[in-house]
Amino acid sequence: MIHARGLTRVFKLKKKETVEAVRGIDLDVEPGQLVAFLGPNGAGKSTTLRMLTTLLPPTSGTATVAGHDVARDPAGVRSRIGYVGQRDSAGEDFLVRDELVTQGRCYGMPVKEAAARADELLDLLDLAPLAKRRPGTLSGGQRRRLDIALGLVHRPDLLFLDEPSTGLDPKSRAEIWQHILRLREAYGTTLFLTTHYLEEADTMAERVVIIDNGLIIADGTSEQLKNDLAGDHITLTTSTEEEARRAAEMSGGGTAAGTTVRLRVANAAAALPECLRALDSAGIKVTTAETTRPTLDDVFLTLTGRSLTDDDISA
Ligand SMILES: Nc1ncnc2c1ncn2[C@@H]1O[C@H](COP(=O)(O)OP(=O)(O)OP(=O)(O)O)[C@@H](O)[C@H]1O
Repeated sequence: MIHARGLTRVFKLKKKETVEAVRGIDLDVEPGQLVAFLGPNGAGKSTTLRMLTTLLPPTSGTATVAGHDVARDPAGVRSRIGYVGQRDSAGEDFLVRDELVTQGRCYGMPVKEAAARADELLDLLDLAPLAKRRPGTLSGGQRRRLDIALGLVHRPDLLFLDEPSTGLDPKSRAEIWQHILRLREAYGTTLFLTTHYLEEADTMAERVVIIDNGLIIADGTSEQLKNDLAGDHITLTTSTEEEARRAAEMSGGGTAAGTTVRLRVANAAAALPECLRALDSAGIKVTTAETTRPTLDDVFLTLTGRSLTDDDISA
């Protein structure tokens, strides 16, 4: 569904200055996949999305999206993809249903077909009771659902969503995700989205692609990335700071802060009993012990030494 090779984008600034926003991306996304695209501010996510959706020509490299080349056949790409950007897509002049009908007409549908498609989407996204409202009177979550409906009017095979749940309250976020998952189940739509919320990418996406500094630095299922790149953690507290320092030294690579020791291991649940026995034999008194699975932020930290949340990640 997406096949990109060596995709780059350089922006020219004043006085021969340039910004290499995307520095050579290879990416293959198969039909029906749900991919979350993550990275810190300025990593190159929007630039990549804009190139894949034909809003911006690449400086070099190639990309085929939904069977069409982005440079040679941008109209072909646009006819097969939907794009839900961060800003509201609907205007204020029409009622909700009319917005959808007008969108269908813009795609060349006859009036009857556009009206039928609008009603289908109102049902799919639970917007039917709001059909006669103006977009400006909708809540944030309802407005997001309308944006998604507008992106789906022409039955795209592939939908790009730029931060679909950002700015919504937890209940509306959960609802948006329900709709995204329903869409995939009902129509097999391929979904490529950026999200601000690492835990959403972790639990909802079957594949996570992380970009940093214009390059893809990790690509896999969330579990693969966490197992391969971050590992589990054991967190212990000891009676004294001296004991914590010794425990961290014994583990080789652990860190101590006050009386808390943090160790990275492949399988924390299996390693914990042996770890406690070894510390006990060394005369170190452990007062509490807990195991934790890594997060996607731990993956990024391992890869780059920085936290994705440090600079308010907006994937
Ligand atoms: N039109 C432009 N002109 C010059 N530089 C640009 C332009 N658009 C983006 N950039 C630069 O390219 C780099 C990548 O930007 P991009 O918007 O793709 O990042 P992002 O990962 O989407 O960031 P954010 O999460 O903050 O939206 C940044 O350094 C940005 O300043």
